Amino acid sequence: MTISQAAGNVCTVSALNTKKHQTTNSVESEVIYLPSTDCAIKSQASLSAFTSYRVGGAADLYVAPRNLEALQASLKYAKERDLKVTTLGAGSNLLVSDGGISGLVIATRHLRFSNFDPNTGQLTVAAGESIPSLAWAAAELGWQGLEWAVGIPGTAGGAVVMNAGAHNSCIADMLVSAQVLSPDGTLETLTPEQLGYSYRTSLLQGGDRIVTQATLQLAPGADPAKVVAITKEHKKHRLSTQPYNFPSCGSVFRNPKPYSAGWLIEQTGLKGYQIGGAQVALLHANFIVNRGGAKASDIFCLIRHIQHQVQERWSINLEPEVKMLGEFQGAC
Ligand SMILES: Cc1cc2nc3c(=O)[nH]c(=O)nc-3n(C[C@H](O)[C@H](O)[C@H](O)COP(=O)(O)OP(=O)(O)OC[C@H]3O[C@@H](n4cnc5c(N)ncnc54)[C@H](O)[C@@H]3O)c2cc1C
Ligand SMILES: NC(=O)C1=CN([C@@H]2O[C@H](COP(=O)(O)OP(=O)(O)OC[C@H]3O[C@@H](n4cnc5c(N)ncnc54)[C@H](OP(=O)(O)O)[C@@H]3O)[C@@H](O)[C@H]2O)C=CC1
Ligand SMILES: C=C(O[C@H]1[C@H](O)[C@@H](CO)O[C@H](OP(=O)(O)OP(=O)(O)OC[C@H]2O[C@@H](n3ccc(=O)[nH]c3=O)[C@H](O)[C@@H]2O)[C@@H]1NC(C)=O)C(=O)O
Repeated sequence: MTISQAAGNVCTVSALNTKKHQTTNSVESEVIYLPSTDCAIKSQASLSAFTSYRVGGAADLYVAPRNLEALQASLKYAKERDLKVTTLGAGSNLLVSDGGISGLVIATRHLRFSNFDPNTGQLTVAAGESIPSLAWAAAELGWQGLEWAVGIPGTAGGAVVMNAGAHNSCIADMLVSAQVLSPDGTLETLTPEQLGYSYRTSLLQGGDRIVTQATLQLAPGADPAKVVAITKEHKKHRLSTQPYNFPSCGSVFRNPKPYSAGWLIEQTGLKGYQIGGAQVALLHANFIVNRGGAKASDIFCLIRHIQHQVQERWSINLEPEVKMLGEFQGAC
């Protein structure tokens, strides 16, 4: 079964359709439907609710397709209107500017489907499935391999693009293949070699292909209690070393090996340093947390301040892991 066959909400509306919606401030906004589907294209859709930082402006246009056909229709809609497309997973590694994003934002989190195949030990998932939920589900089945992924609040698609990892494991280690959709509507199945993986990097980053599905090789047959216990240990370790009590994007910078960014930032004396509502976390200096009311520009300026200070002190350039979307020029 594929995501197309698995989608419960099959899009059925056959013609371009518009409806008037009353918004809370009594301004009428128009909802357009993606042609041949029942997927609403929202205009000026606030993205702060869709990013873990809880900051950022609106998408000019936003759509969240529930199946492959609707995703393909979204791309076609953008192509016909020459709109820039931005793909959004769970938004857990994103900093969206206060001015928002132009063009069409396509959210993949409603692409849902998962299949644990006991014959092969392979887990095939649609791009929108939650990585931590899969980690817990695999553990409860006694399937080893995803214990490390607990606590990473992203989607499968985002994990494939970012090469998400922790505890010396990462997606690239277990990826069998990823299905990707190109702007012209072509679907391809790619191997990890074709995706050019390295630490927190893949060839999909910064590109225009959308991950629709991934297959991971896991190892079934272990004692579920043991796999759950290891998964719980990883979660416990995270909660004691990383700040989960405030919105963040996880690690802001890649580790400039052999150093760790957190150590460098702490040694530069920046723990607790704050710009507006954005603060270098007290528990882990490679996390910037939104202490409440932060603007995207606060976070952006804090990122630039950290880079500048670490460069001055250590002559090391910290590369952001977080993806910045929208316009930040003149923010600081
Ligand atoms: C508390 C916390 C802890 C974290 N811990 C870790 C950790 O231990 N290890 C780790 O690696 N990361 C960690 N992260 C970062 C983040 O969760 C991962 O990078 C995650 O893989 C991002 O997935 P996402 O679905 O949220 O992607 P998003 O943040 O939505 O997007 C990330 C990038 O991928 C692109 N993208 C997303 N989905 C698709 C798709 N289907 N097709 C094409 N492009 C797509 C986006 O355009 C963007 O460029 C943490 C984040 C938080 C908030
Ligand atoms: N700081 C930030 O910016 C952000 C932090 N987060 C945090 O990230 C964390 C991710 O945690 P994580 O545990 O990986 O995933 P979640 O807590 O998100 O849980 C994911 C799924 O796994 C299930 N689950 C959770 N714990 C267990 C368990 N002990 N046994 C079996 N199933 C379980 C949940 O079931 P059920 O629903 O039944 O509990 C849920 O379906 C959460 O604490 C979340 O609050 C998330 C986004 C942003
Ligand atoms: C959270 C992320 O991934 C995390 C992942 O969860 C953890 C666990 O495996 O390992 C990496 O963190 P990390 O390298 O900071 O791991 P930690 O073990 O917390 O710290 C490394 C070293 O830095 C030191 N450290 C860390 C934070 C700090 O404020 N001060 C400090 O001195 C620690 O004492 C340790 O000696 C990933 N980060 C990167 C950039 O690779 C993410 O990518 O978003």
